[in-house]
Amino acid sequence: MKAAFIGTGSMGSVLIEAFIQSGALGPEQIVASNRTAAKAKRLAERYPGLLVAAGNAEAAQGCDLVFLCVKPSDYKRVVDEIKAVAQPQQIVVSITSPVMIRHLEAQLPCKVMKMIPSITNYVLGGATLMIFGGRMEPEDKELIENMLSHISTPICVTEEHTRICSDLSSVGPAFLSYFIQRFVEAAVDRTGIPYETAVQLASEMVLGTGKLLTTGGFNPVSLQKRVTVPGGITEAGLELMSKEMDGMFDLLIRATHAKYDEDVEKFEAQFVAAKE
Ligand SMILES: NC(=O)C1=CN([C@@H]2O[C@H](COP(=O)(O)OP(=O)(O)OC[C@H]3O[C@@H](n4cnc5c(N)ncnc54)[C@H](OP(=O)(O)O)[C@@H]3O)[C@@H](O)[C@H]2O)C=CC1
Ligand SMILES: O=C(O)[C@@H]1CCC=N1
Repeated sequence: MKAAFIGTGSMGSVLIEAFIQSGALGPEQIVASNRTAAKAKRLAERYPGLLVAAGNAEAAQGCDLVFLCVKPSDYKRVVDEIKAVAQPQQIVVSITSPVMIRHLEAQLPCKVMKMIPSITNYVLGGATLMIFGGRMEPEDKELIENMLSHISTPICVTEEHTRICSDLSSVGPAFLSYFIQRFVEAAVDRTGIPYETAVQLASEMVLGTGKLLTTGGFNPVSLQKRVTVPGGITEAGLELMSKEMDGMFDLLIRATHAKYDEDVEKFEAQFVAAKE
């Protein structure tokens, strides 16, 4: 099997490295292309056998899987370039939420799906979202799920829920890191504890909490209950958070969805209106 990665920026390179590190793909199974070629060349230096193509069409040609790892605003150019070499048996995997499967299917003869990764895949953890298009056969879905299970827990979602699932899975690491940053800064400012100690404690806490919530038999509510001593310290903190953060997450989801709607509109104006 051969896989092309078009776009080797942040997520393209995370995926390539994770697939190689996990053994899902060998470097010799990968062809990469990137607008700034030096980025793809760095990967080839690090992973001998990985091929750098001169352009996107050269990368896609003859590959079983073609991962599109560019931003929505760059899709038009990439799709125009690979169209001439695209074949019905190829699986095109788009990693961005605002680009709809139906729009790619309208332009390419290939099987199409969306796969939304997460930075957590870099350490072979977290989830990947799978949204399959109508041309994907059961054996294609099995192949993808098997590949993704090397780097993550693959989870099937509907296209309608891609944004919210991506908020939780892919944007979540940034939100949670912001929470940790503010918690740590307050701890350092108020008590003088060394910054590094505070970060280490908070990070180990997140790792352990993740394990409790995934394999430890807890859910968010039961875990709070287990930690909270009635009338104790946790209860005092949770009461304050409940009051101060009331409505905050609803606003957060509204903000990410407003930006998403804007991106969908921009993409459709540029990509769809020009072609359909
Ligand atoms: N960052 C994350 O955690 C996640 C990101 N995503 C999605 O992934 C997509 C990419 O994000 P990210 O990797 O962070 O972005 P980056 O900007 O880091 O990477 C995009 C890459 O695409 C390359 N590129 C642009 N145009 C072309 C072209 N015509 N041909 C070849 N390569 C091209 C860029 O090249 P150049 O070097 O010239 O800039 C760049 O390396 C986004 O839509 C994002 O929403 C999804 C899940 C998680
Ligand atoms: O910030 C972004 O737009 C992307 C989407 C998922 C993670 N990062």
